[in-house]
Amino acid sequence: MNLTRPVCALCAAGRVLLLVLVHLLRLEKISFAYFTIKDRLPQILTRVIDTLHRHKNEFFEEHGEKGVEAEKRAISFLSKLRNELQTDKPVTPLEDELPDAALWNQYLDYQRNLPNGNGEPSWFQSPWLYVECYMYRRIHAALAQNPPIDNFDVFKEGKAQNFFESQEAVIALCTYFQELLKNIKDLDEKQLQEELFKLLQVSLWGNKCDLSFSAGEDSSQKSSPLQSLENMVPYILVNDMEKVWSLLVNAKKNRTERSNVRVDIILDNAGFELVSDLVLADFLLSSKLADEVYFHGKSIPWYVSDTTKHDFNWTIKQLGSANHMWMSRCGINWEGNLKKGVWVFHDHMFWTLPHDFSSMSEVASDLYAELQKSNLLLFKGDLNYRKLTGDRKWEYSVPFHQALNKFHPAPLCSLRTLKSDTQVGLKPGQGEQIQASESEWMVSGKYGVVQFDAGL
Ligand SMILES: O=P(O)(O)OC[C@@]1(O)O[C@H](CO)[C@@H](O)[C@@H]1O
Ligand SMILES: [Mn+2]
Repeated sequence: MNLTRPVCALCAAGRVLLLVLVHLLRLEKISFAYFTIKDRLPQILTRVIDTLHRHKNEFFEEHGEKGVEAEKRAISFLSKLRNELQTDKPVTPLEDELPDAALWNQYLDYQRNLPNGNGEPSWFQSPWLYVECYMYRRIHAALAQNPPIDNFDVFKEGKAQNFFESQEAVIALCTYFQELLKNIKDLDEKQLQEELFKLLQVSLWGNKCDLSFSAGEDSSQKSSPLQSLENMVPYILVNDMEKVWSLLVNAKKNRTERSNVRVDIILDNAGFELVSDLVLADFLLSSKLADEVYFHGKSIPWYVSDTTKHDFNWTIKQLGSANHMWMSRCGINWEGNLKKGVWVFHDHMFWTLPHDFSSMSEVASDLYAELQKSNLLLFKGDLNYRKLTGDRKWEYSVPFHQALNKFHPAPLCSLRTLKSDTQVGLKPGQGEQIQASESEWMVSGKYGVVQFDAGL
């Protein structure tokens, strides 16, 4: 099967019936998207409104009455949005003049004209991926249209809290890594491979810590992830780490003075996950498996915990000024990498559009061309996986390459914990077997994949 999924193609009364059916028939696949729209998204909107309320005094102190007026307008915009969502109103064109508005409105037209669509796009009738992205874009508009509070990131507090609550795990990881650096030059190939595999797994499991999945509730990494890696190996459903290793080793061997080995990390969540990605990136440089790492983040606040440029720089600063020797050593080195230009942060509006990646070459040819310069693209997280595979209800055994639908700027690997019901590239029967004993396996975050595609 190969169909995009409306959230739920039922009218209001039908939805009540569906609730009962979901319960009786355990239709998990319908329920996850449905409950996300019905429960999780309004919960996120309520938290956003509450955050603005709590910052009222701060807005007043910074901007006077103008700040308070802007806060009121943003809250009323967001309350209207929540009401539109909860009453399944049509998706409306964006009315702001931000640079991506025209692309969003074209995409709405495209949804309207889909031959097998459900008529006028609306919150419960349209594809889940689309309406969920649209909500975050409207949250952005609520602030961006209301100066002087237009630069306020409503998710910033939550991201910072997640970082601080993961402190113990961050210390454990930085300490482990700085110890490793002491003798990294003496490691043979086998040992280097082992260390790469460890840090890939830390980065993979770091993806459990996202805040949109938990609707903003605490989702930090409490203990050292390094301790439990071995026990978690059985939960990696597709494990292509060997392929990633071969690619990097070959690239290193074929490297010339003029051709640097470049790895790109398409980032996901700030907090512990971001630290795990930065450690992996440092390892790639320190082991000389790569010469440069490009990071791709979001240009607007997105899916609660996704990394913006501000989060990226803030995290590195926090580490650099930490009262812990190894943490601060990491932060200072990473700042140095950015200054030297061996680490580069990029953002692009395409990452916060509703389009899946197969349309990147058309919609954002500049970004596609940029990714083509890379030797390896590491895509972090669940949302990136949904966009890589077009968020379709594929058979589990459909090859990853096929699901990518001609998206092949460079060899790529997805590091993703399963938090939505799309999965490809499994062995025949593998998905069905887990499903039989664990109905929540695709949405619990307990399972993960390190899934590679070599390209053409
Ligand atoms: O991309 P991430 O951070 O791994 O996950 C994002 C996520 O929590 O948001 C959606 C749920 O609303 C799902 O796609 C996914 O589970
Ligand atoms: Mn995320």
